[in-house]
Amino acid sequence: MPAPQVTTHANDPLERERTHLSSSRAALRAMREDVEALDIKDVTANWVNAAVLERQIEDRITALADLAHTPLFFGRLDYTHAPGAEQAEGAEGEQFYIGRRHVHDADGDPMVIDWRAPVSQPFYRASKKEPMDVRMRRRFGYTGGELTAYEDEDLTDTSAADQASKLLQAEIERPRVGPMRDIVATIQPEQDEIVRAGIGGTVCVQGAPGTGKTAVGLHRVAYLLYAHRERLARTGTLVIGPNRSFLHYIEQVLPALGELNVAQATVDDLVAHVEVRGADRAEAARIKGDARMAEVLRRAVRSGVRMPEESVVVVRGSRRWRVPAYEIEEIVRELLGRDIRYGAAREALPQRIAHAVLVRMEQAGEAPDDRVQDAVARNAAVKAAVKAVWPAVDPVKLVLRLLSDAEFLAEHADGVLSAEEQAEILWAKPARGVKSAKWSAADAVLIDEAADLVARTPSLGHVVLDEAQDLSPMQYRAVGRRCTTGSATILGDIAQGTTPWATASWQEALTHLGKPEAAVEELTQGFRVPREVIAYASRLLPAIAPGLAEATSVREAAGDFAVRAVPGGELDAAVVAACRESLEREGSIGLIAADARIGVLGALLAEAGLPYLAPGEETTAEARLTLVPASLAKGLEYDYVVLDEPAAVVAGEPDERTGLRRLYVALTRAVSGLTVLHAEPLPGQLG
Ligand SMILES: Nc1ncnc2c1ncn2[C@@H]1O[C@H](COP(=O)(O)OP(=O)(O)OP(=O)(O)O)[C@@H](O)[C@H]1O
Repeated sequence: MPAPQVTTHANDPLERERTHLSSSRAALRAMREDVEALDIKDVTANWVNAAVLERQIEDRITALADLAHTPLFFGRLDYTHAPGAEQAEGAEGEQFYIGRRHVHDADGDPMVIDWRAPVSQPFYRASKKEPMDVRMRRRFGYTGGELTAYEDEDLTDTSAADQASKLLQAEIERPRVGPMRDIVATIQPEQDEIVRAGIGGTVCVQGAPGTGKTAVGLHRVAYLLYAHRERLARTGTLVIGPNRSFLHYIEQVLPALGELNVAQATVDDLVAHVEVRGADRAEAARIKGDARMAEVLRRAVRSGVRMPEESVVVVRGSRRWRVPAYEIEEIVRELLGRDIRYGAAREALPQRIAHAVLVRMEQAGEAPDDRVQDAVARNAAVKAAVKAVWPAVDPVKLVLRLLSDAEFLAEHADGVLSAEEQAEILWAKPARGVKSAKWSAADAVLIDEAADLVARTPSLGHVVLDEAQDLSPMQYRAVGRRCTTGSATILGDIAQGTTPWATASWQEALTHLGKPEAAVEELTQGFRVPREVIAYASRLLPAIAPGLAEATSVREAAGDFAVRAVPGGELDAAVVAACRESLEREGSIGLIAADARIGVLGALLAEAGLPYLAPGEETTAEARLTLVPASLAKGLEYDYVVLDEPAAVVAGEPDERTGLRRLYVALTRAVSGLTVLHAEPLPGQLG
């Protein structure tokens, strides 16, 4: 007979769930110990294989770690019938615990199901209207790793409407500290549709600030890696973000979901053919980023091709074989007409000339084989002919010449760029060499395009592009050629476009990307910004993105919101005081200011004895204040934001629309509260 107390526990549902949690943890530990005990010495004698295997085992051990503060499961589904079973009478219902990873017991029976598995899907999608054969959905609440609460939804009870979940609400409203977290426990139905969209298609998501675009993109990668692990292990996945700070901010999410092998890069990283040390004027950068540059480059790359003037004479032993110029010309014209890379054609040319020689040998009664053809192709006379008619192209040198040599540029930009546009992109002082040239970020993209014209850029299996609205057409092309044979997830918000070349429509962007058929989805439910704050920021929408819908806010907490005018001489002191005030609250604080104000504000904070971080540096319980230049605020969020002088943020950009968009980004970073401080008048659109 069990002791009475134990009986009580066994009847207490919360206690039963806790028991399941501790046995799942024990099972996970056993799974990890099994992997740790693997001895690969007997499996493979080859050290390369051994190293690969060892790495896989290490990854697996890391993936099986039991993280104290991430609950092993966060939900439970009670099916009406066993999934897959005929929905016939008598088919028994089953219970599944939904968590971050799969955990099974010693017999191989599942204790926790991976959130990405098909059986888990109803956890995110089932509703009373469409229960997906689920009788009950249970959500679990945790406090510091302890299971402390649960909440049930009876999906069969159609008498009452779907109810908002308190645990879900609490999770959404939890204060933010440290880097971005995963949202597996609370993915919303419209987000889940994007997360689980098939790998074959490219998806583009337009979403107002805080609607979860970044979160959705990262969970989609995790989902795709689960559903197509082998394919993507072969072809690779890549997440592209706007800058380093942003990448630092998001870099923990995928490892927390057990995915360790996803590369992250900025667009600049992708095209790092040269060291970028220069900057373009806005207009020059806009022209260099224009898709017409692709045509200029295409012409320039092929411009060295010359029709042969002399025949090629190959001497083999006592015999001489002559291929006349007109025949080589035919080959060259045919290669020019074909849709192959410049470099591939250059490799094909000697073989084609050699083939012409072989035909003559055969006509003369010889019986040459493939080896003879290879030898002829490597013959000095053939090599010299190839060099003369189809010279090698170095993409870096080619772009250097285009930007330095007015005549060369004019020749290839004729009819494509106007004379003024050509003058705009030419370097005032021609560079002396590849090393000394002051390459700009846009130049590196041109080099990447040229490099791809010469040799095909390898394509990945899936690419996620975040803050996509800011890319130039040429940058879209650079990203697009990295997923020609794969698919992409494109995330962005037209209203947050802050480059002079920011895209005006997703259709246009997708065309440059090479995926014009992609579906465009819109997310409008905001998870970050409090209602009053998003309403205030949205006053800018008619000026910065007419036609875009204002985001709603799912946050119930009203949030703190204040706009304070202060006399000119008192702004600095007011900003420091507002930071101090915010630091009395829980969570992270961001002081956002025009880039030009950062130096002054940094000194002020130091003087006031307030330690602060740079964006992307991890906030901790001790260091919670980040000083954020407006240009780096995109994609980031803080519990409390103090926004310094909006007029200066607007004035920091080359034109008003870009300035207002930058301000819109700055105004939409707050999770719990925003204090706007200004000495100058606020932009009229906010009035
Ligand atoms: N379903 C969800 N449950 C809980 N939190 C969520 C959910 N979706 C998004 N969030 C949270 O809302 C915040 C904003 O999400 P995210 O940064 O992905 O938005 P975004 O659309 O990329 O914003 P921005 O346009 O500003 O870059 C994050 O803290 C994210 O974790």
